[in-house]
Order: sequence, then C-alpha cells, then structure tokens
Amino acid sequence: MGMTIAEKILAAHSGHETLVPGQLIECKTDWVLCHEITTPAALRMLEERGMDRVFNPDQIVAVPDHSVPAMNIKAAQMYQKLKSWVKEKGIKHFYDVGRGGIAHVVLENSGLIKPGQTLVSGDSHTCNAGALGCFATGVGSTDLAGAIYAGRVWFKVPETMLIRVTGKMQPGVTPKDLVLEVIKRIGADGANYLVMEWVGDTIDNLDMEGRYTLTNMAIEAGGKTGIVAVDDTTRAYLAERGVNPGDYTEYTSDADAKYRVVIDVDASAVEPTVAYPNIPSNGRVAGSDRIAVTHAYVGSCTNGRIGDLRDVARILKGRKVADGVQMIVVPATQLIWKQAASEGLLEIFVDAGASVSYPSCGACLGMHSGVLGPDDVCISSTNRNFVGRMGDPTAAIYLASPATVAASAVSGFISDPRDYNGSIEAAD
Ligand SMILES: CC(C)[C@H](C(=O)O)[C@@H](O)C(=O)O
Ligand code: SF4
Repeated sequence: MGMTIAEKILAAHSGHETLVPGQLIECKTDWVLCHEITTPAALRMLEERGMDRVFNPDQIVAVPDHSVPAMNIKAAQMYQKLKSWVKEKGIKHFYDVGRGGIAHVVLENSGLIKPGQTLVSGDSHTCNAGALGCFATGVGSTDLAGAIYAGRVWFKVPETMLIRVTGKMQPGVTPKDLVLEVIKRIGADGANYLVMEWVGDTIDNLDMEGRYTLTNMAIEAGGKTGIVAVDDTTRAYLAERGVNPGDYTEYTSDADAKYRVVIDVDASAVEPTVAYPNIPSNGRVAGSDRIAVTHAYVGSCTNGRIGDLRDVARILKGRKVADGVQMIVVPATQLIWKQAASEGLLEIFVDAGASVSYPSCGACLGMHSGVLGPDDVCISSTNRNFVGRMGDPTAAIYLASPATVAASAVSGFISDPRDYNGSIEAAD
C-alpha cells in the first residue's frame, strides 16, 4: 500500500520499511528545539533521575523567546536555567537574546532543519517547520526530556488529511486567510491527531513564508503537524541558506497513499477572514461587522516574517494609526528586524504611530510587549484567541492576516484590506 510523506519519514526514522497509521513506533529525532518555558521542567525531570545528559549537543537548538528580555525575576530565572544548561552541555546551536528571536522562525531560517528530518520541541507550534517537508511536532515536557536524553520519542503513527487548494487568491487575501478558512470549515478539532498535508497549484505558487503560515496553524485544528512536499521553491530557499539537495532526502506521497479525508478548497473564493473570539475556527469575512479595536498586533511565529511586515507597511505608508488604537509590531527575529530596518519598514511603522518591539513571542501569549487589559479589543496576526490568551480574560482577540490588522489599525474598526487594494497592488 502507498504511503504519505509523513509515514515515509517516520518509517525511515524508526527502522521500518512500511508503516500503518495507529502503529506505535520509537522514532529518532534529528533535532530537538528548546526554549526557556518548557525546557527547564524537562531538565528538572532528568536531573531528579540522575539522567542529566544530552543525546547529542550538536542536534539541539536552544532559543529563548517567550519571556525575553526578561520582564520579571521568574522569567530571568527560566532564561538563566536554559543558558547555564547550554553552557554546561556544550549545546552547539544557541541563539541568545540579540541573536535570535522566536524559536520556530529562527530555526526555519537557520539552514539546520532539512527536508525528510524529524524535529520535536516542547512547543505546540513546532509544526511550523513542516513546510520544509519534514516531520515536526510539539511534545510535552516528559517526551521532551526523553528526546533530550535519548534522541528518541514514541509516536502513534498519525493518519493524514489531504488539503487540495487550487486557484489564485484575490489581492488582499493571504495564506493566513486561507488557513483560517480551512480551520473554520473543519473545526478546531477537525484535524485531531492528523497530519495536514497541503497540495495543489495554490500551494505550489506560495513562497516559503506563506507555507509556514499554513503549517504553523495545524495545531489550531488539532493537527499533529502540517506538511508541504519539497519543490523548487523549497530547494531554492534552502540553497540560499547553504543547504543543497545532496544534504537532504525528499519524500513525496505515493499516488495510492491512503488519506483519512480529502478537503478541496477554491482559493479564489477565500475572502479576508477574521477569527472572532474565542476560538480560531470562528471565522467571518473581515469587515462584515463594525467592531472598534483598541489594539492592533503584528507578530508571532505565524505572521511576524518580512513579507508580513511588507504587507503592513504597504497599508500604513502615508497613513496614521487611528486615534485610540495602540499598534505594536514585533518582527519575529533579529534578522527580520534588520531587514525591515534596511527596507525602511520600521520607519513607516513609526511614522504611522505604531510601536516597534524587539523580536520575541511578545504579547502573543500575554507575557509582555502589549498585554491586553480589561475589555480591550485586539486585532492580531497571531494564532490563538482563547480567553485570556493575550492578557485579561475580558479582552477580545480577533485573529487575522497582517494586512487586515493594518487596515483595521488605520480605520479603528476591523476592516477588509481589499479596501486598500491600491496599496497592496502597488507593491506587487
Ligand atoms: C509556552 C508554550 C508551551 C506554548 C505552546 O506550546 O504553544 C506557546 O508557545 C503558545 O503558543 O501557547
Ligand atoms: S509566537 Fe506565540 S504561538 Fe509562536 S511560539 Fe511564541 S507564544 Fe507560541
């Protein structure tokens, strides 16, 4: 029987010729990604058991990102724990504050993670890296401890959902709108423990940044991970990072691979989509209701990349953030920050009255850089709008594309970015 990309990667990492969904396997991990929030708990578990070692210091990537630079003493201690462990174990790839940013985005850009590999991390958006044609997933602290210690994790082989996307997206519509539309259709549990494999000419025509936005949000539909097969776009992206086809294995799904379900999406019919509180599946067309906002947030591992910042700048250029709206832009990494500075984007943001913050998870999970207060209303390019996610439990979070966030910041109401089509097309 044919196999999917995910099944083939898992087979190759568990010493099996073939695999079937549901099978339990012990899987080798090529990479373990560690940040300062979940790693300390895993390290404590290992220390308490006298198992305080790492399987390979060259295959661990450590990036403090959630609560850095530290905003309180507790955060400073978590950071210290990660940093001292990195030093003690000789962890080779450490992206300290000032050299990194959001772990997932630092990793995707690093040239370390490659197609055909496996990656785990104690973070649910690890699925982000699946856009590179690898199997990447989040695990709990116990599995993280096991992976750090032995370079192995247990998996139940997941079934796969095939998402076939065809057609051209309208100007002003982005991969974020597409993924919010898919999650709206299948539900926040619609892909529970499934791999979400994206195919079709729309996906073929997407750049890597857009593909990351899709795979990043697999977890918001309950997915085990998201995945996109390697193509020329992937190869060129990797080559720019010094990684050549001989350095990795490309897997493709067989024509007779078995899928749990197939979803067909006409990309030309997707509209700018906003997920209303308090669940990412609560999508509606942007601007269909008149909702005043107090905050506009651009950032996160879903939409804090350079293309996202360019989308925002196109709309903000020559305009002002509406009175009474606090807009914060958080470039996902130092590299993106620098690129945005060199392209003059940061200046556009500041001239418009937006505040630019340092690369980190920021207010995405309500830790710092714009935590929401009681009854605040935020339009955000992040991935989760659960109660209390960005701060006070009475605050309302609306998830959208960076373009929709920018359009809404300017008007003061959740707005359709197609009303700014001139700005969007001008830069294409
Ligand atoms: C803090 C971390 C464990 C968490 C996650 O796993 O996703 C965070 O990144 C989030 O987005 O909620
Ligand atoms: S940016 Fe947000 S979603 Fe991404 S890892 Fe950080 S907290 Fe989690």
